[in-house]
Amino acid sequence: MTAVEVHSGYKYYGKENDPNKKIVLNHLNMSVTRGSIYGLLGASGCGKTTLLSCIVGRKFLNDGEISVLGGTPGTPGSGVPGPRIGYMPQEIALVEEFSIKETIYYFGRIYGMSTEKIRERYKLLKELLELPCDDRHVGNCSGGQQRRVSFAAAMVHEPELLILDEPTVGLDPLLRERIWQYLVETTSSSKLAVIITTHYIEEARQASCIGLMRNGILLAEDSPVAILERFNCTNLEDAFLSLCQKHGPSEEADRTTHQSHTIRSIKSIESPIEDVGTDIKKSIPPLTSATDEKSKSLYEESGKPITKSIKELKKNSYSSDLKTHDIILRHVSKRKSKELIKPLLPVFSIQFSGLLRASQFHSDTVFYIFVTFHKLLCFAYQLNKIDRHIISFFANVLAVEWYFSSFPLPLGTAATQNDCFSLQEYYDTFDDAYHATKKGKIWGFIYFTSNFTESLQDVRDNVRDAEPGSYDNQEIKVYLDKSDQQVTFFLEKKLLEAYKNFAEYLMTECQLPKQLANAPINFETPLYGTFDDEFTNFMAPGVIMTMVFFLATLITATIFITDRLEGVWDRTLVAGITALELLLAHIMTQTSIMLLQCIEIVLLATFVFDVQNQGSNAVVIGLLMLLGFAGMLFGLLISIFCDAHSTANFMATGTFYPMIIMCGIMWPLEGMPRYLQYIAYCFPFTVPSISMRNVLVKGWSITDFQVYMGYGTIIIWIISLLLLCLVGLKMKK
Ligand SMILES: Nc1ncnc2c1ncn2[C@@H]1O[C@H](COP(=O)(O)OP(=O)(O)OP(=O)(O)O)[C@@H](O)[C@H]1O
Repeated sequence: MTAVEVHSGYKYYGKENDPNKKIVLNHLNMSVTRGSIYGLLGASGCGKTTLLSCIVGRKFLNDGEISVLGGTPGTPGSGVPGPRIGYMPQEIALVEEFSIKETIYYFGRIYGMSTEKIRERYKLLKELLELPCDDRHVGNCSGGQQRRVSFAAAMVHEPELLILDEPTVGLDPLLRERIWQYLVETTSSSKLAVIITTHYIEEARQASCIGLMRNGILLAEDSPVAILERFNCTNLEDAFLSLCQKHGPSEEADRTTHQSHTIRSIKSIESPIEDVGTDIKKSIPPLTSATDEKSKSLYEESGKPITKSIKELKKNSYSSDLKTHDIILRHVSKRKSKELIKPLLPVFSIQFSGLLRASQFHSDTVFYIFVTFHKLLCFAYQLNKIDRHIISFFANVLAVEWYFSSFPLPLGTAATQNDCFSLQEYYDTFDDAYHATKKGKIWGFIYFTSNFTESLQDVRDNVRDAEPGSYDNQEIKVYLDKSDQQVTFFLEKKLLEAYKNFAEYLMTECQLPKQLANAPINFETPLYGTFDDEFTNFMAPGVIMTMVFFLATLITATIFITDRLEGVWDRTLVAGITALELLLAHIMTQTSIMLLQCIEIVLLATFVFDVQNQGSNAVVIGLLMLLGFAGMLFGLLISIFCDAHSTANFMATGTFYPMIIMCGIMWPLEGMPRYLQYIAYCFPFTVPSISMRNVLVKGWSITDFQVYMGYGTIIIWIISLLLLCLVGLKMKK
């Protein structure tokens, strides 16, 4: 009974009409019977993995037919992909963050096994494959150990067809032998069919049938004994070598001749020697692409095939393959942990800033928003460099705050500890203070001339008859480093307020109307907001929305790209989970995380950053959740079009900056040229930020136009992103 039957399988990569398209399966025929092991041998790049992908239903033939366990893979009711097959791909394709036990249980559950059955199988496989301890994370296992876990995951459910793509790479010979022994015993006592590819040609001697593959065709398909007899060889490597020599030297030969004499099993090649010309007989067979050039030059030197040397070259090539493989594994796992940490940085930073505020500092909240924002920028790149700036920024700001806290005006009763907004530092001379500002140690200084008080008194008492120079000397001179607009704006405001308090106090003491001290402009009670409104309240909606959107984007893009690159996505699909189920699982997990994040952000903003919400928390959380969902879809879109993390990062960062700069929190929309305003309004969090500000500051409800417009904008974005994802998925299919 046949388990797998391939009839005239034809598959290429590239466009149909492209003359340079890569033909990988070239009208290949193959037959695997139940209760047997089929060893698929061939040089690197000959099409083995592609053939296996077609068998498990992850890729489709362009022409020809495949039947697996009585059905066509990928068709409804065939059970393939699904639990009827066990698939161990060439790459490890396991979630590195899972422990070994979790990995086996994960696959067991996907295959619908009971916990008891999984436990039983896990025990058996653990002994057979000498797996490390249960709770060791896959990412912390060596390359060989990871392969064994991968092998166990493919066999846990006792499938009808087991497909193993190079399962024995990196394993010690004793363990390899045990695995083969297990496969031989299991296949002889059950209907299990095994297709196994290997670079160790000799180990395939234990297979029931061997298929020798080259350039997309099967040169031979028979039992190992029959192959050895036919070629009069003592080992399979020599048999393969002879067969390749007979078949031809290059891919081109295969391409041009396949219609006439390929796709036949060795049984149908009556006289293989006669089939090929003399010049082809002389030529050197490409065993692996890595050894090809070396083999050829060896041949050219001596004028005859040098089997022994080729074997040595092959050996070297395998060991270098292994090293490269291990390096790639290490690199991937190292990179992954970094990638996963990155999206969490803004959350850490916001919490860290909050903790600082709660524990040590009493500075104005605006500084913490700056710090968080700076850290958000760090997240994009160059963490260390910007961090240094933040530290110096902090030191300087606090220095100024201290200074102003003891600002030597008779603030009297108006001065309380809460009015402190600077660090105090005295300088003996004007030059010292000037240089400290020049060097960036302080944000500015206040200079009082030596006869300040006398001059002030002189001006007030004598008015027109005051001494020359008194008017100049009675001024409080402020020298500021205005390179940071926000800091100096804040300092100027506080300084003027301090003077106003002083002047009003003076007028009151002199029993004069307070108004005399003020400029004849009076700002009445604001309709919304307060006089003391901090920059935080303005920035908060935009900053929070940016974070929610891009956290969701980065997490989604990272997870999907990592899963795809590491083969976890493909492997899970082969196990019978559909792409839609995988997407839904991600959406459900991510939505729960987002809900927690949104609640955390609202709590932090309220209790740590003192952001007052005059409206409904539910409306705010609703807006944030929808925005997070849009971010998630944007991440999905990025992962569809980007094959690597680096390109995904470029794409995310490239979109992040225009959006954040133009959403109105840094550059007021009213200050933009008209055409830029229109563009800015189209961005996903410009209108929603305005909506959220209206809820927070004005207490407007969802029925207000300027609130539900925020919802409307996000919903339009969600629909558009969803459509783009569907189009992208269709294009990539
Ligand atoms: N998605 C793809 N697009 C274009 N070419 C591809 C793609 N996948 C594989 N190929 C090419 O098809 C050929 C066969 O690849 P395949 O992975 O099937 O070989 P293989 O025999 O499994 O090699 P190895 O033993 O090294 O894994 C190779 O030349 C490869 O470069």
